[in-house]
Order: sequence, then structure tokens, then C-alpha cells
Amino acid sequence: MKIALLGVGQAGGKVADAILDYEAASRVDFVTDAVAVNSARADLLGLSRIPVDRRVLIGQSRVKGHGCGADNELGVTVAEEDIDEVRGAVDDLPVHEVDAFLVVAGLGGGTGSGAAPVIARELSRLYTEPVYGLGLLPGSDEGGIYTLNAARSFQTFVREVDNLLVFDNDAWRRSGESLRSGYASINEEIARRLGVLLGAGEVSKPPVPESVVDASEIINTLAGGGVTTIGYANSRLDRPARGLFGRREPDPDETDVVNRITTTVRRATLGNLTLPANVESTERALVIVSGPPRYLSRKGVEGSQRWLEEETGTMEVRGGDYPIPDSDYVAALVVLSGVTDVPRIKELQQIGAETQRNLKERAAQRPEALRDLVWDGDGEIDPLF
Ligand SMILES: Nc1nc2c(ncn2[C@@H]2O[C@H](COP(=O)(O)OP(=O)(O)OP(=O)(O)O)[C@@H](O)[C@H]2O)c(=O)[nH]1
Repeated sequence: MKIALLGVGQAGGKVADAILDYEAASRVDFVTDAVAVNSARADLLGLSRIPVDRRVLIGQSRVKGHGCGADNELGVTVAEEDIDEVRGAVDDLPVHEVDAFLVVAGLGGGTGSGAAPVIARELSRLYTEPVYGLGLLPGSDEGGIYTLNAARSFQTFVREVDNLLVFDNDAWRRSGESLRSGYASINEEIARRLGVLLGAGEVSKPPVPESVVDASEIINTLAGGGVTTIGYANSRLDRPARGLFGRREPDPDETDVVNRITTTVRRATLGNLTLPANVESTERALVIVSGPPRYLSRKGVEGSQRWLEEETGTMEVRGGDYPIPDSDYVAALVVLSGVTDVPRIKELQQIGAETQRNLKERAAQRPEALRDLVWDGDGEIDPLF
């Protein structure tokens, strides 16, 4: 599936860069073009893969290139005011080659959190291709404002995109490690998962997949909107060293091949999801199994689809394979789309509402600050727009 990638804010730009790194290493083209949008000049300069002429600085007249300082209403304002600049960069993209847009942002800060939903709304207005979001949730130790930002942005972003893929930074922090020091490995993990998903149908050289995951399979899985979480697991193969003269790798036992696939799919589904969710609340699913062709099997993929149907309670489970001849792994990617039972989102909304209440109480002592607050008085969090 070919995408146009838009990284918004600092985290959005860095994750977009990581996806481009993955694409370059995998030698499969799935990003047609990439654009970075930010209100902080230094963050745009810090990017490595996104071409310089595709980096758009917004909000210069208001924040002078210094970012939105975790104020996501300001993020909305600067994106709305400078939407022509963003539109100009997207107009230059070969949109006729694109199957979908992907807008990536950290939802806890100011620029990405506020601007990403504005940009998604504009893309949906202008183009017929689906617009997907990839939202990164803040760590629980980043404070109430980040949580409130994320809760508000989440509500708006999910409404403005055709589907919101979510990655919870909090669930991915390694124990004893600060979130900040873990960003590089977290970004690689996000890139790997998206790379397998988007690259699977773009294999143009032999060996071609037995069962291709083309763009329409992905689009149909994500159709209907809501929130998507992605699972991934791999299993290392004990393959003989390559390059040994005249030695052909023996064919593996078929039962072992099928068992390895079904076990890996189970681990992908029940292990580390990008956003922990109750699997039974899934509406549609997609499973992709990658690895060297002789370790792939239609029977294995179909068996895994049946298992996923039982586990999720939905009959809409698609599947396919992604041959990677040089790989030393069999890997499984499981896309769970339309999940509704997500404890982290509930928690985000509760903490966000509490933070909003505290801000209101404090602002009541300083009436002039009230106008900056969105507060409907019933404890609910308002969307950003
Ligand atoms: N996964 C991941 N999350 C990040 C990264 N950098 C920042 N974040 C998260 O993103 C949120 C902050 O968003 P940023 O993208 O830094 O902020 P911004 O959108 O540029 O907004 P302002 O700086 O306020 O203008 C926090 O919750 C961080 O934990 C990163 O490289 N990877």
C-alpha cells in the first residue's frame, strides 16, 4: 500500500523519519513522499530523512519558530492560519500514486496534538483517498497537561480520520528507563509494525506472496473508523549459514511450519499490542505472516485466521503472507481494527477530566484566565474543535 506520510510536531517528524529508515532498509517502496509540519524550526532542522523542501514551518508570525509549548489550542490556531502552506506541500506530492494518507503526531504536546486533526480534516476535504492517523499517547508520568492534551486531541483526531492507529508510549517504556531515552527504540518498533503492514502488498520482485495483502485488504480492515491497535511477534529460525558451497537448505517439516505460524500469531495477538485492548472488542482484523517462502504456508495463515475469528468474535478476519527470502525470522503482524474496550483511553479521559477540573478551580481565582479554558461544566472533556 502506497502512502503519503505527514509527520506533525516533533514526535510526528521523528516517527516519520523512522518509518523512512525502515523503508530504506527493507528495500520495499511504500512511502510515496513524506512531509514534516512543525511550529519549531529546530525540530524541523533535526530531521534526517524527510527532504528539506518538504519541511513546513507553521505559526511563524505567532511563535517565531519556537514551538507551541504544549498548548494544543495554539497548535489548532497556527495550523488553521497556515493551512495553505501545508496544502502547498501536499499539492506537490504525486497524490495519484497514493492509496492513503497517514498523519502522525504525538498527542500530548502542542503542535502535533493540535495541528494533526486540522491537517487530517483538510486532507479529507480535498482528496478522496482515506486519511489515517497515527497518534502517540503520552507516558503517565508526563503530567496532567499532557494527558488532558492527549484526551482532547484524541477525541478530535479520531473523528477527523478514517481510522486512528494508536501507539501508547506508556505501555512501551522499559522498566528503569526514562521515556525520553527509549524514544529511538519505540520509534523503531512503530516503524517495523507499519513497515510490515504497508510493505506486504508492495513486493514487486519474486518470490511473490501466495496470498497477497493488497491495499484494498488494508483499507477494508480499517474501514468503519474508530481505533486500531497492532500486535507483532517473531520467531527466530535456525537456518544453516548461507553461502555454503552447493548446500541447499532442507525443506522444513510442514506441520512445524504451520505450528510456528499459529503460535507466532497467538503471541502477536495476546502479547504487546501498540495499544493494550480487549481483543474481543475488535470489529475487523488482518493477519500478515512474513518470513522466508519455505517457512510460509497458506494452511498456517488460514488456521490463524480461524483462531482470530474465535478470539475476536468477528467473521471479518483477512490474511496474507509477505515473503522475505533473506529473513531469519517468521513474524506475525495482527491488526485489530475498531477496538472499543481500551482501558488506557478510559484512564486518559478520567485523568484529563480531573486536570480540567483543577485548572478550572485555579482559574476561578483568576477570572481573566477563564477565557483560555474550554469547560462545559459537566466533567466531560471537550474536543479541540
Ligand atoms: N514515540 C515517541 N514519542 C515522542 C517522541 N518525542 C516526543 N514524544 C511524545 O510526544 C509528546 C510531546 O509531543 P511533541 O511532538 O514533542 O510536541 P510537539 O507536537 O512538537 O508540540 P510542542 O513542542 O508543544 O510545540 C509527549 O507525550 C512525548 O512523550 C518520539 O520520538 N517518539
